[in-house]
Amino acid sequence: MPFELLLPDEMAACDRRAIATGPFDGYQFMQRAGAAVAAIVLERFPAASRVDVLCGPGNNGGDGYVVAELLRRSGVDVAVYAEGPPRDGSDAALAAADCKVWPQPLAAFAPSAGGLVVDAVYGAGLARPVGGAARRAMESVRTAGVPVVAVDLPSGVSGATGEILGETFQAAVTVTFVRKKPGHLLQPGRTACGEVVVADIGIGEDIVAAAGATCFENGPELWKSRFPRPAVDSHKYSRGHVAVFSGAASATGAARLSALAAARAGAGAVTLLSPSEALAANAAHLTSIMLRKADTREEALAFFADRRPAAFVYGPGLDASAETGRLLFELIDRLPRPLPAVVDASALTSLAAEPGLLAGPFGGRAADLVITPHEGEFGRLFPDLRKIPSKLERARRAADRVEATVVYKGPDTVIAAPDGRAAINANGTPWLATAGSGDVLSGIVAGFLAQGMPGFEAACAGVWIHAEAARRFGPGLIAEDIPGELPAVLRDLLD
Ligand SMILES: NC(=O)C1=CN([C@@H]2O[C@H](COP(=O)(O)OP(=O)(O)OC[C@H]3O[C@@H](n4cnc5c(N)ncnc54)[C@H](OP(=O)(O)O)[C@@H]3O)[C@@H](O)[C@H]2O)[C@@H](O)CC1
Ligand SMILES: [K+]
Repeated sequence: MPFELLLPDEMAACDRRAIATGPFDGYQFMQRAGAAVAAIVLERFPAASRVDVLCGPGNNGGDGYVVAELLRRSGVDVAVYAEGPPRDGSDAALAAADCKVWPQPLAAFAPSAGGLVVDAVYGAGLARPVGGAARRAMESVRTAGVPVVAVDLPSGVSGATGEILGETFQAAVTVTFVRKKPGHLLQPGRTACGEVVVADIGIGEDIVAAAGATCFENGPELWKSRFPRPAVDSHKYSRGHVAVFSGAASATGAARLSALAAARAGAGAVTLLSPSEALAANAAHLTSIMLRKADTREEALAFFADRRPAAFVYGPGLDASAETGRLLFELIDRLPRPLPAVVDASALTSLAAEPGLLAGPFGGRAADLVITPHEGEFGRLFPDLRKIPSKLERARRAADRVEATVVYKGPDTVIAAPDGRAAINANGTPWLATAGSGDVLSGIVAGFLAQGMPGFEAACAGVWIHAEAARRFGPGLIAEDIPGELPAVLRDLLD
């Protein structure tokens, strides 16, 4: 599978399997890793007056000794500062023995203006918060503003969770090996990494596949094969009909944003179900979107029986009362057939008031349920999961609990499926932090669901495409702009 993100234990399993099957041994992989880092240093920082390589006691430090020796041979003015010697018999000890740059204690390190730091203190083996000389080195480098190239991960960043344990370096470039790790994409790790370069060190695709990774970087390769293309003989309803529930007269915009986005995402028809008091407001702003009065659960159910939409959106612009949650539950319970749905915004808060509604059976009754909480909504829905440090793990637990695809929004949106798959999104842009952009996302996902995409793929595609549209628009973006950017993004995907 493409775009796998390897957890540290999956990476270690790849490493062991690769060494066992040959032809390279552990020290040769280390030499290849160090060579990849040295090449980046020479390419990106040719004018650095000197390079200080900071080496920890494990194999991350081993990579550092390889880098130092290669830079020395290239004529670079290089120094090594070590936090203790490598363990006897380790690959790192071999690398230290082959390095002709005499190590000084890490405590003696001070950054030099015009220089570069190579951070090879801790990588995948980070085991506890960083302290002592390593922490002081991080603080002095930060203050001096000297650029840093990190080996595998900036020391202090957890590869599994993206958390910073104690302190870290702010890297300009992070060179990792074989595949990215979740910590390269989850915040705050992602920011600390700077640019991430993945180096091939000769661990084969078959070995990566055998690791059985279930977490991926979100991107078209993950869902393109399930992406809807209208058939030549499509008609508007066969392309998928989306229903969107509108809020009251004073809160109709959110549902209209969602409806327009569903249509732009390719749904053949979109109907707004509106309370009668909001019909005039909605009618004044709609052209291709259909409008239907639905004041009661019975009227909504009659619409579902009669017009048979393929998916619906429930949440944008609704109020957050417990009644909103109960209505959704009764609707899902009494639908003529299970339907894919996106539940968002206030509806999520309303469900938090009655957690029982969101327990397993709720998801089980929807064909493909996608919920899209941001941090605050997630915390209200799953208060007991808040203490889990990994956003990836929190999303996975939530998806398992509600038997739904969870889109856990933020600058590092995580999409988790109830079958254990997860994706981390990395093409977001700060311009997306604008009112109504979540309503647009719900509509896009529903548009894909209505065209037959499964929940996880529809959610991943929706998140990536939504961010891509916002990125292309750039400064000044408001939610209304996103649907209009979708055709260009879709055209590039379908070409
Ligand atoms: N996998 C691969 O394919 C390849 C991997 N390669 C490289 O190996 C790296 C992983 O090496 P690794 O397993 O030796 O772990 P590493 O990050 O050096 O740290 C372990 C040491 O640090 C110590 N320590 C930890 N935290 C600490 C703290 N806060 N404060 C103080 N000490 C702390 C810890 O001490 P201990 O917990 O044992 O007391 C132990 O001594 C990986 O990131 C990559 O760069 C490449 O060579 C190519 C192929
Ligand atoms: K490091």
